[in-house]
Amino acid sequence: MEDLADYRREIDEIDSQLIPLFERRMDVVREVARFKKARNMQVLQRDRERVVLDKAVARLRDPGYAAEAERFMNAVMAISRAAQRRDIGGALPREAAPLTGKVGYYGAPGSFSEQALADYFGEDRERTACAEFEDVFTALRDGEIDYGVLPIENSSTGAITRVYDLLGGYGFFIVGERRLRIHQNLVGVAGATLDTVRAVYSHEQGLEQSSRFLAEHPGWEQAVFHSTAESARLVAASGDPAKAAIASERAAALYGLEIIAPAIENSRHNATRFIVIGRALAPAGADKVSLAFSLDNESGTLYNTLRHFADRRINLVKIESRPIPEELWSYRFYLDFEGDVDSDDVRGVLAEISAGAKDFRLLGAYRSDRD
Ligand SMILES: O=C(O)C(=O)C[C@]1(C(=O)O)C=C[C@@H](O)C=C1
Repeated sequence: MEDLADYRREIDEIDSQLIPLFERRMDVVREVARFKKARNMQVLQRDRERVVLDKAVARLRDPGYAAEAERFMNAVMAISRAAQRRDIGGALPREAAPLTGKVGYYGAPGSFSEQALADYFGEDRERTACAEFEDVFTALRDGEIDYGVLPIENSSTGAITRVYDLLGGYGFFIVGERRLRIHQNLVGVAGATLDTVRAVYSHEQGLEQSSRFLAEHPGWEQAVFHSTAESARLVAASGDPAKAAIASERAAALYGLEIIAPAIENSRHNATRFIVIGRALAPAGADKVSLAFSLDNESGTLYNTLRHFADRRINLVKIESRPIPEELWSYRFYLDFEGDVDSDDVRGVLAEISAGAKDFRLLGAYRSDRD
């Protein structure tokens, strides 16, 4: 067996080739930053990164190193992106102010998302309903809408995890948020009462947020439907006093339904936070930043990421973790924190996190909606 010193000499020799190559690569990466800055392009180029990873794996002599080669190139590209962000500085692609154009929202006319849209953009804004969460994302991708409005978290039931997963998957930005007090109501056709109702339709959020009221009526069938507004529409179309929906007052009025029981939500403080998504970052003036990343499943990686916020006295307001289905027991973290994306501290923290994490993405910078 060779001596440890011999192995280390060999590693030194390899590194003596690796580091000059790394330096050459970084020089080119910084040229690319100039190119991107001139064309207002995003730093992260997900498709290109996939190509780089595939090529790295294809070049291996021993395919047993595929996962390690991917991690190695992921780390290299994270370092490239951090350097490019430093170089590009404030030149992130931004929306023009004010936010004009057509807006898509989750649900149907009368949904809480439509209410949030009307609050944010005004009642007169041209809008289109999207039946499923993902429909908002695909409409934005296909240029059918300029912005989308969806719920992201409820004060009683927590994160709307599907929306987090879609945000992670599509490359869009959060450009704004709206918080709404949510009153759920049991609504039905004229003549429907607590005694005639046999089945209650709503989005699972509507049912969940009203679970205590529903528990008082154990004989009722609970049917999960697309959205609270779609449920109201269904009940109105049925004309059946045995069917009721859990929906907003706005939806009841729109579909000509009566309120059988008002404000049936479990918590007096029931509120939902909605996000406005767009294809580029919001105009300047944001005071809240959202980002996403994943980490190696090793001791201290989360601590080493979060400590940058404490070191810079930045207030972290929310953290959510979601499983990455392709990687067993791996998680993507979603963070919201207070700060101006153009400030030195926020730029610094973004550079520190993107250098240490995998799949780093700036999800948005926007004006927070405070109570
Ligand atoms: O190809 C680019 O756009 C680059 O900036 C280079 C590079 C890389 O390091 O290979 C860096 C960041 C991008 O997300 C993709 C690839």
